[in-house]
Amino acid sequence: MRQNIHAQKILILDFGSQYTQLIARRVREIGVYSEIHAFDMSAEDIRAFAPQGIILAGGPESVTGSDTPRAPGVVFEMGVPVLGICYGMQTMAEQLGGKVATSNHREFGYAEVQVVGDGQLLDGIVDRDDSTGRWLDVWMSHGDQVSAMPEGFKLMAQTETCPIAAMADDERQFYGVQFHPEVTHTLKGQEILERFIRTLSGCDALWTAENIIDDLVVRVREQVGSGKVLLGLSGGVDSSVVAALLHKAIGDQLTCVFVDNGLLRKNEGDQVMATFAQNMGVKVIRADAEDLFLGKLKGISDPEEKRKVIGHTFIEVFDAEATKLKDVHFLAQGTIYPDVIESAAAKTGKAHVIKSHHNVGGLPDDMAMELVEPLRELFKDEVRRIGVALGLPHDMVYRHPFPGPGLGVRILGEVKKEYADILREADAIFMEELYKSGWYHKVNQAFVVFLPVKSVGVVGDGRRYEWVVALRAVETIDFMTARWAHLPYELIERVSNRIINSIEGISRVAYDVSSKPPATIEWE
Ligand SMILES: Nc1ncnc2c1ncn2[C@@H]1O[C@H](COP(=O)(O)OP(=O)(O)OP(=O)(O)O)[C@@H](O)[C@H]1O
Ligand SMILES: O=c1[nH]c(=O)c2[nH+]cn([C@@H]3O[C@H](COP(=O)(O)O)[C@@H](O)[C@H]3O)c2[nH]1
Ligand SMILES: NC(=O)CC[C@H](N)C(=O)O
Ligand SMILES: [Mg+2]
Repeated sequence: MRQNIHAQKILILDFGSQYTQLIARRVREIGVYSEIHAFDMSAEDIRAFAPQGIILAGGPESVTGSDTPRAPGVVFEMGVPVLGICYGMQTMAEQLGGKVATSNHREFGYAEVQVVGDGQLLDGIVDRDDSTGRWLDVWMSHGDQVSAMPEGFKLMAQTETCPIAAMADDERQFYGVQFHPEVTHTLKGQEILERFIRTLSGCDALWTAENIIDDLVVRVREQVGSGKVLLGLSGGVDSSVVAALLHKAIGDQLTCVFVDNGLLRKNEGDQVMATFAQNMGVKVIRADAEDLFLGKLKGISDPEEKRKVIGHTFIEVFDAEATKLKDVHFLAQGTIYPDVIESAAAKTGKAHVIKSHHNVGGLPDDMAMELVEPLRELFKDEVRRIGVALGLPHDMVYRHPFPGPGLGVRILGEVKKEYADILREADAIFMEELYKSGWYHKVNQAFVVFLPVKSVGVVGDGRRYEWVVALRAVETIDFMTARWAHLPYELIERVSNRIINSIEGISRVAYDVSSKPPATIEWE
């Protein structure tokens, strides 16, 4: 029987903390569906969402200020358990009649809190239990703290500098922690969240890959009926998982278009066709558009200009393929939850445009297709798990991201076929050596960049005057910041030797040791 995996869910109210997404992921890891909403969500919407428990997250502001965010009153009137984390705890305290003060100890980082009493949230959860008491290793990040608890609350944990480090009203099931259970530095953090979600809020762990797939299949079928669906398939993680999912849900009502723009990695197109068309029986049209793309890119060397040209040409090719297929009413996309959250944040913020990311989202209105976005509620790790459960090859599901403009932004300046061909060979050698040495999965993204400058070398007894390439490998969690990967010298040496010895057009290999910021991951 199909489980209603959204029946039991946790609402997370966001006060602007950088950790709010992490809380949502932790809740999902525990097996329970959660959504993040802004702190000023209306009472009506909160009641309609019908959460089994509510988490008030952290935030950069101070509850002591008059014009700062508060939780909607309804949160404390619904009879469901509420957990306040940091700012969330502080606003809970203030709204229920307690006091918050700016302390002269700004605490940032590791702390040890002493657990006191027998509150439900922390009962039996402990890192160290000895003659000095029961202690938890936690991570703190705050300037304010609760100085007086509201009526009905009792103390759950304390430190020397933060006398009210956790508090609870077990009767009403209101809990507050000054530390951050969502970060891994809080060793028992996951256990504490699990206690809140599973035991205190009574949620079952229904959010599993198999249940998610069953649910998405039914929902896709409901949405599209007997209509035809078109999907842009890049071979990247998100669109591949959408392809596998839609194939399961609607079989040959799905047609995928794979655009070979001449800016792909070596054998990429053949791999996509082999995986999807041959092995999985998915209908995939391969649009050979190398000449078109390279033609349009001729003479253009400005990075932003190149991105725009590539984006527009994509739409052109895609549009042409869509028109050829008759009666397509739906366009599928691999939009995932962070995209949704980030674009909501982007609407309110004033972030600078550093690079305009390519997307098929800019398709012309007159295509009049309805969007199908089955992964909209999922984080990347969940997308990967359902990809594996759908039978996609592990290597495809766990591959590094590959940007839409592809090699177009990894060939600096003007893009030429000659350069792309050389780059593909060098990149293939780098990838092969990364896999062989076990480093592919230890870094989060790696590639080769083509530099259109010539350098002198000596190969055998001859002089070589050829191009330069740079190897790039980074470690990152969110791709917003990144550290250059400290690959072993022997590995870099092997890659460099193989590239220079086997590719005639390259005379020199460099290794990129720039972190982000101030550099970006891609070179353009
Ligand atoms: N070569 C291509 N052919 C067809 N569609 C493409 C191609 N490249 C990108 N797209 C479309 O653009 C969307 C956005 O690309 P993007 O690279 O962000 O995601 P992805 O390739 O699915 O996943 P990943 O983030 O792992 O690379 C893809 O989901 C896909 O629908
Ligand atoms: O789909 C994409 N279309 C793009 O236009 C694009 N530009 C950068 N990237 C990827 O985004 C991450 C961060 O890259 P940067 O540090 O270079 O901005 C890295 O993972 C980049 O590969 C893109 N992905
Ligand atoms: N991390 C937080 O939620 C911080 C809360 C509040 N801004 C403080 O400094 O105490
Ligand atoms: Mg991609």
